[in-house]
Amino acid sequence: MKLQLALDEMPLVDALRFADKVAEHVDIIEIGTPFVMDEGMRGVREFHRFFPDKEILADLKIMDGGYLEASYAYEAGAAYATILGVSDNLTIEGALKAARDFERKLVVDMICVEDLPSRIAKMEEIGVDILAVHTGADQQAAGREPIEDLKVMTENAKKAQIAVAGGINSKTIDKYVALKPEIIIVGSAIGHAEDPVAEAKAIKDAML
Ligand SMILES: O=C([C@H](O)CO)[C@H](O)[C@H](O)COP(=O)(O)O
Repeated sequence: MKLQLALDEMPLVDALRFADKVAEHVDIIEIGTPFVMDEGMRGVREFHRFFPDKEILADLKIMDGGYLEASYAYEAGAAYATILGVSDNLTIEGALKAARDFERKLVVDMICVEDLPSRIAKMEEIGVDILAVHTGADQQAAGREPIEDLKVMTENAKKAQIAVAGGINSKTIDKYVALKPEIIIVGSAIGHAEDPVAEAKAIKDAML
């Protein structure tokens, strides 16, 4: 089980310093969507350069132009790029072709997918690598969490690896670990913690 640290809100230099502090507890470093919007692929390139031993994920949340946009992430050194599960199947197939051409992985973010079981089946038919259950920041603010969607995902996914994100922290980690996803994604709980190293360690320890 891998811990993915989502870096969403910091400027590049602060993010590099922050990641350096918590890196020993983290397996995948995510260049989050707001970060990508702010810095573009420079964020991906710099993290790949400074953390050659970590896998980098570019959270592009692609919605169109699947091959071209996923290629940007892989060319910059990302091991993973994300695409939205609500995208057209042609867009997903294009991004997956880029993943195959670069020998990297594609993560489908299932945020706002209404019929999870049927979309999971379609994504697996297309052959995507990883399916991510995700309760977004705006949904979290309305009191939602991803645990029920994760149960649906674990009951329906047959081949794809499973990731989960959405406000997970050291107090809630155990119920997610119990469902055995391959990747647990944590952003604000570590990024906003008084002691980020202790929070990252507590979360990673719960996964061991
Ligand atoms: O993907 C994310 C969100 O949409 C902002 O871009 C976050 O990186 C992801 O949800 C993890 O962050 P937390 O929910 O704060 O743990």
